[in-house]
Amino acid sequence: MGRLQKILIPFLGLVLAFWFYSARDTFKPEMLRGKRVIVTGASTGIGEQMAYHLARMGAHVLLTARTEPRLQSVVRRCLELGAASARFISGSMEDTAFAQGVVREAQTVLGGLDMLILNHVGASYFGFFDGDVEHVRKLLEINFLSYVAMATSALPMLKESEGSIVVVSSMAGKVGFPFTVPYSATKFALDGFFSSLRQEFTIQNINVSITLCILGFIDTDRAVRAAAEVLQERPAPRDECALEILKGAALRRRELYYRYSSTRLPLLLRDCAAELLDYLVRSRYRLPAAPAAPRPPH
Ligand SMILES: NC(=O)C1=CN([C@@H]2O[C@H](COP(=O)(O)OP(=O)(O)OC[C@H]3O[C@@H](n4cnc5c(N)ncnc54)[C@H](OP(=O)(O)O)[C@@H]3O)[C@@H](O)[C@H]2O)C=CC1
Ligand SMILES: CC(C)CCC[C@@H](C)[C@H]1CC[C@H]2[C@@H]3C(=O)C=C4C[C@@H](O)CC[C@]4(C)[C@H]3CC[C@]12C
Repeated sequence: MGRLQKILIPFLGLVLAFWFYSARDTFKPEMLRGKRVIVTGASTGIGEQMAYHLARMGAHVLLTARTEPRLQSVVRRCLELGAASARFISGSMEDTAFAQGVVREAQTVLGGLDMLILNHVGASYFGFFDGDVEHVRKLLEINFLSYVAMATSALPMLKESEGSIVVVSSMAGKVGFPFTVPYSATKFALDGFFSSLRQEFTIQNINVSITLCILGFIDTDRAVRAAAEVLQERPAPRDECALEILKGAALRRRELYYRYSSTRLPLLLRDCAAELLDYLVRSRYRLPAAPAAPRPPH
């Protein structure tokens, strides 16, 4: 019996490992050919790179952000790269009516929607929490409520196409990081909303996938300008990051981690050694020496 167990258990382990890895399908760029995709925050950074990858794969892209001249040049480049079609609408995600209007535009000009990529973020500061509650409220509107509004308006079209919602989040939406208090709150909120919604979709047999993307430090202009001096962490390339998001979305993954070594691996500590993880996070920061405590009088 003992010997049988010694052979049987590793054998079962191998069978399970083989099944797990072989069952994971592989990405092919054709999966996104002809798909109708909205990308928010597409004027710069990761959103811009996702637009270019989608264009190369032959998708129809509808791009949005506030800065019209930037969007015009991204659309032009998408058409050069082979997009089936490329358009933009400019406006601010502070305005829920605008967010819903972007989704309506997909219905009008594309006749439906296969993928909604929610990626934009409002500007915030990288520093100690400054006590500005209005800023937290505004950031929740831009980074969270507009995501909720867009996903809700897009749901009828996505149900029809059995499409996908992609939510771009961050390590700062899974663990507490210093210097990102308001931002982090908005990213944790996204996890709560979309992970609960995914559960309900499963119960109701709604075949719309939700992919939550957990990103580490990425080399976009704004992030590097804000944080490169303080962080002892090399930022990962935005174009590779954008492609990994699209692969995860096309494969209908529930969560996606980029890069693995600075996201998935540290997160393994979260439930069993939270204080150690907090310490490791703090150790990635070059912090100014804390001001010396006043000396007690002799
Ligand atoms: N870079 C990083 O290190 C990390 C990034 N992420 C996530 O990746 C995503 C993309 O980030 P990244 O590419 O670095 O960001 P960028 O700052 O480069 O891009 C942000 C985009 O959002 C748009 N935007 C900003 N404010 C508004 C607004 N009020 N209404 C509508 N659009 C707005 C910007 O365009 P415009 O100003 O023209 O409106 C821009 O297109 C975000 O969700 C971010 O949280 C996650 C982890 C790390
Ligand atoms: C456990 C560690 C090894 C992982 C370290 C990863 C750290 C360095 C990563 C994880 C999340 C990242 C922040 C983020 O999500 C988005 C932004 C917004 C941008 O405008 C300014 C930069 C900022 C604050 C990123 C800074 C770098 C962070 C803290």
